[in-house]
Amino acid sequence: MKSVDQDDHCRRKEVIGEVRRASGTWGFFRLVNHGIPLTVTDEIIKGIKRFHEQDTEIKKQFYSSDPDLYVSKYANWRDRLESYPLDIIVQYWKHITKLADTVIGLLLEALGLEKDHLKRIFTDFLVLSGHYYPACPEPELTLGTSKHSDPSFFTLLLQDHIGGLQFLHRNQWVTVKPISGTLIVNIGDLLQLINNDKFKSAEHRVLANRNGPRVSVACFLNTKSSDNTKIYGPLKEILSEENPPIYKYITMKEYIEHYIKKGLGGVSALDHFKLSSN
Ligand SMILES: O=C(O)CCC(=O)C(=O)O
Ligand SMILES: [Fe+2]
Repeated sequence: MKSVDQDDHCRRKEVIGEVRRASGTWGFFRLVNHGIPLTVTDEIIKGIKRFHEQDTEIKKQFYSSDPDLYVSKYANWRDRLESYPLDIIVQYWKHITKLADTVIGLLLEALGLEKDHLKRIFTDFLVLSGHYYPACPEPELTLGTSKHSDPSFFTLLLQDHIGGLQFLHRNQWVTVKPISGTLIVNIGDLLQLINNDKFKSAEHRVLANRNGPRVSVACFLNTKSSDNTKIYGPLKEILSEENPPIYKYITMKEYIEHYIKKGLGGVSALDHFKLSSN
């Protein structure tokens, strides 16, 4: 994707076309001219790397248990943290909240929905998660991150130069080449649910790697946790006789509980909420 913030109407149409095609076919697209300076993307990656390479004694105060660890069959070869005590996070955050807003607009336009929908659907709540994948001596025996789709509306993902991120496309794993400073936007389950499968969430995974460490930063656009009782389902305005609802209307609480119980790997958590599954 090229510049998305130009005022040029024709160019915007072109960009929306690209977003629509990529979101409907691949479930993800790359953002090139997103406005976040290279110094900021480089510094956040370096900052997260430094944080994880500190002494265990210092890191201990940030330990908590990962809900997936006791559910999934395999433990992921990575560490993750959601709140880093780093100044660079504050800077990155300012850029990413602005960018998330731009991406919401693009995705809604690509879906043919009015921008007014924005406030109603996206009670936006961004969560930043930083990942550190240590070099793995036997990468063929495990994964950095098991196959999954994100439970978010969408995710803004920044990765360093090591690589290993793969998306499932027509039953084949496709590697996303790391390109410095670019961001990947991947469609999450919640967006798939509300647009009734027009854009599908992207199944992805991260390979474990002998060359490491690898660092990535994911910003998930979720619903507000206080919105746990709000009902989400296929939007009425996109449904028709030819496009009947595929999913039940559910709360995020129900969805997240099922997502965690199911664990990473295996089938999509959304399948459980298909109307035909009953
Ligand atoms: O590390 C990555 O590149 C991807 C991580 C990821 O998919 C996730 O945390 O949901
Ligand atoms: Fe993910």
